[in-house]
This record gives sequence, structure tokens and C-alpha cells, in this order.
Amino acid sequence: MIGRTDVNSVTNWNAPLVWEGTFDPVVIDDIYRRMNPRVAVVVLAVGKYTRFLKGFLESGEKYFLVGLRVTYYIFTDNEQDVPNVTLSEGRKITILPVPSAKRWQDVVLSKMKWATVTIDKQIRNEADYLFMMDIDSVFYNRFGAESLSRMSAVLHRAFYKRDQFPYERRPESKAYIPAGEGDYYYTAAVWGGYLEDMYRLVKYCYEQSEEDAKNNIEAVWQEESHLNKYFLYNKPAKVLSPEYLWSDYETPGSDIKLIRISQLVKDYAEVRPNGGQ
Ligand SMILES: CC(=O)N[C@H]1[C@@H](OP(=O)(O)OP(=O)(O)OC[C@H]2O[C@@H](n3ccc(=O)[nH]c3=O)[C@H](O)[C@@H]2O)O[C@H](CO)[C@H](O)[C@@H]1O
Ligand SMILES: [Mn+2]
Repeated sequence: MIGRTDVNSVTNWNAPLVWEGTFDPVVIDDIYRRMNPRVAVVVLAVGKYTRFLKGFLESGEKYFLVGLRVTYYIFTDNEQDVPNVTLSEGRKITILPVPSAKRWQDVVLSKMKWATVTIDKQIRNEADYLFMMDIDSVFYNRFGAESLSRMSAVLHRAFYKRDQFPYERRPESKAYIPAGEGDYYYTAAVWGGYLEDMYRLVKYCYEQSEEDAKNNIEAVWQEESHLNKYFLYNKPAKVLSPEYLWSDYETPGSDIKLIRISQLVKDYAEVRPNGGQ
């Protein structure tokens, strides 16, 4: 392995910043397969978003933590639409019913509530690591054990080359970050870590957004704004490059050697209950 000289492979707080070429997949896989951790993946598929389940699960079986134990926790208001996907050994699906919603904003915020409640009730006894993921995504390449840590966050592809970030700037919101602060902007569409650390964080996002709701305010990027505030003051143990969440809307530059997951192109107005971006 030669390493990389065209990108930073460490953050300014000395956490690893993971890019293709900065780790040896064979060595990492060997270490983690011996430890054999149980990994939970929490996804919501509410309303028309059940259409994304098939592609997500089938590609996940090909590329996501292959050889490790994975349970997909699918929160949906439409159980009948969950496809029958053949899973590899040691992997399973758990379906959890949630109510339908009138606003997409309520769905994305409710991720934090359902994750908190279900970790308490069930997942705590079934997993060592937990990932939160958007369902409108497909795996294109290896997303392996190099992604695991106490807390791993993914750089948002639209902001990793910038120094201006779309944080919540209204002091009235719990997600408020003052101007001039902040080192990175992370996506809320993929993040993961040790079960108990993730529990603390999803609960934090849930409670902060509840506080905001009481004060009649909603953070500019919903749960993503609260997540970014948490990570500003509680640095992730590992940062994953935008390889770990790209988007089919955009062609990557030469620093992205491969795309591991990508968000699909979708008709926002058609797929969301209340339309809109
Ligand atoms: C790449 C990225 O940064 N993505 C973020 C961005 O995503 P997107 O604009 O891609 O949001 P989105 O429409 O994918 O919604 C996020 C997720 O919520 C679920 N869902 C949403 C609506 C619905 O009617 N039914 C349903 O199941 C589903 O799992 C979906 O993947 O903005 C969202 C809201 O601020 C979240 O922060 C996402 O993580
Ligand atoms: Mn999405």
C-alpha cells in the first residue's frame, strides 16, 4: 500500500480520515472477522420511500460489511412493501411499524425518536455497532470494517472543500453554531459507531429537536443540524471521506477514487408526502 498524498488522511484533532488507499482491506477484514461484531443498521422507509428498499438491501449484501453479522432494522408504515431479499449468512431483517407522516421533515426528525426508543427496547441486546442510513441510496463498492470506530461521521460531499458550512445560525434553535466556528460539515445520511455512543447521540438529536419544536422552530437541516452541533463539540473518533456517501447528481473529482454509497436521483416533489426540496 502506497498511501495518499493528495488528500488529508488525518483531521486536526488527529482522528483518521479514511480514503481509498489509506487502509489495507485484507488486514482490516481479518481483524474484524475475528472479533465478529454485531452491526445494526437503522433505516426509515415511510410512504413512497419503500421503493428504495430493494436496491439498498441487495447492494448492501454485496458491499456492506461483507462477512460480518448485520441486522437491518426497517422502520416503515407499509410492511407489505418490504421486498423479499435473500441475505447472506448471519444477516437479517427486522421490520418495525411506524405511523405515516404528512411532512417529510417529520419523517427525518422521527428517525431519532424511533432509533432512541428501539435501542432501549430491543437493539441494545442485539448489536455492538449501529449505523443510521438514508434509504434512498445504493452501494457501489466496498463499505467495509475500516468504517467502524467508536463514532464515525461522513464528510458531506458538497462541503468538504469549503470553509463555509450550512450550520444552523439562528440562536433560537438548539442546533445554533456561532459564525466562525466549525471544522467540517457531516451528512446525516450515513453515520455509525458503538451502540452506546450512538444511543447518546440519537437521543441528543431527538431531545434537541423536541426542544426546538416546543419553541416553534425547526433547524435548517433538521436532524443533520443537531448532528453537526454535537460533532463540533464531541469530535468523531473517525472521519470518513465523501466516498462513504456520494450522490448520483454529481460527478466526483480525481480525489474520489471510488464511490462506496451514492444517493439516488429522485423526484423530490413526487416521492415526498408534502413535495419540495
Ligand atoms: C445526503 C444528505 O445529507 N442527506 C440528508 C438530506 O437528505 P435527502 O434530501 O436525501 O433526504 P431524504 O428525502 O432522503 O430523507 C432522509 C431519509 O428519511 C426517510 N424518509 C424521508 C421522507 C419520507 O417521506 N419517507 C422516508 O422514509 C428515508 O430513509 C430517507 O432516505 O436531508 C435530510 C433532511 O435534512 C437528511 O438530513 C438527510 O440525511
Ligand atoms: Mn436521502
